[in-house]
Amino acid sequence: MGGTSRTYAFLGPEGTFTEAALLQVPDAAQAVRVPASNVNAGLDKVRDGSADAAMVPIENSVEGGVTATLDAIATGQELRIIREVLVPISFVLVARPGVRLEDVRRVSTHGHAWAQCRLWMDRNIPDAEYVPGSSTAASALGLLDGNCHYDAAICAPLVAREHPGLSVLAENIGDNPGAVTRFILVSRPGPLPERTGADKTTVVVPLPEDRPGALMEILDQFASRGVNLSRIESRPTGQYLGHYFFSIDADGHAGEARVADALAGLHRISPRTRFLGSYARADRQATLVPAHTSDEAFTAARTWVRSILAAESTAGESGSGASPKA
Ligand SMILES: O=C(O)C(=O)C[C@]1(C(=O)O)C=C[C@@H](O)C=C1
Repeated sequence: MGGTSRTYAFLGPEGTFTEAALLQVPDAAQAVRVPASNVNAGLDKVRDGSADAAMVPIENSVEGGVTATLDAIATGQELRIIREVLVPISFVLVARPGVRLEDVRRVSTHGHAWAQCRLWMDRNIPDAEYVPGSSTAASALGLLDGNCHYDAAICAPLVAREHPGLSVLAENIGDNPGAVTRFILVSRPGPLPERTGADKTTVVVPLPEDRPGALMEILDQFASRGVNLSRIESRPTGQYLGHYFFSIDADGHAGEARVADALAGLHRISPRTRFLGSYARADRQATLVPAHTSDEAFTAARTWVRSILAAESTAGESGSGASPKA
């Protein structure tokens, strides 16, 4: 972490959608940017202090959660999400110059990219075999290396533009033209980003197994305090079959009384609940707060309870307010 400039790790190499997400962070263009070959490696650079923060994908509007990220932040040394970034996704199919679409037998890309181009592949090169890649850019750049074992790659249009050794066989091959991927910037625990009125809070809640209805109890911590959820996913803990945790995004910031109260409730139900951060929403959509769950309503309610207890203790001291006999 040399000098004053920050060091950011990202799922690399250069040209990934993750790098495009990182470049949306205000100081990232001037910062040291370190590509990592997978999500875990990027997060490990933050954990061991060789990077200040890492940008990783968490969710795609077509393919859903990025399980490598959901699992990696749920376990190990604690990390915090400090920002989210949305990137519109469009794909091109690239090959070495001279290769035609009808020559393509094997196609490499990231698993999430392949899933988003499935229909196009079925319609245009139905017999093409999928070769998994660590990222879209890694697959595309692999074509420039003579030893690669595939004929084409699916990547971002920018990679094709920046490498004359790649020619575009087809553009806009994503099955869903409005596809968006959500990325998170993750750092070591520190002061929470400030409240903006349009925030999200992410938690990981292991499902207690000692009683029925535990999921209902978890959801009720949010519902009864007027806290809306924008994502909930179950993931196996990997310990044994049927053992799950829930990865949850809720509207609001831990600095808001109703969110703090919901977190306290989660901790009572599932003491190993992990707080992953409160941060500004990328879409800046303000959180709707029902009046009875506003900070003012919580303060008024607490003041009321305190006044009851204070009156009880004063009465007890003066001996005039003894409790009724059992
Ligand atoms: O391979 C990349 O370029 C990435 O940044 C990863 C990733 C993902 O994990 O979803 C990001 C955006 C696209 O949805 C496809 C792949």
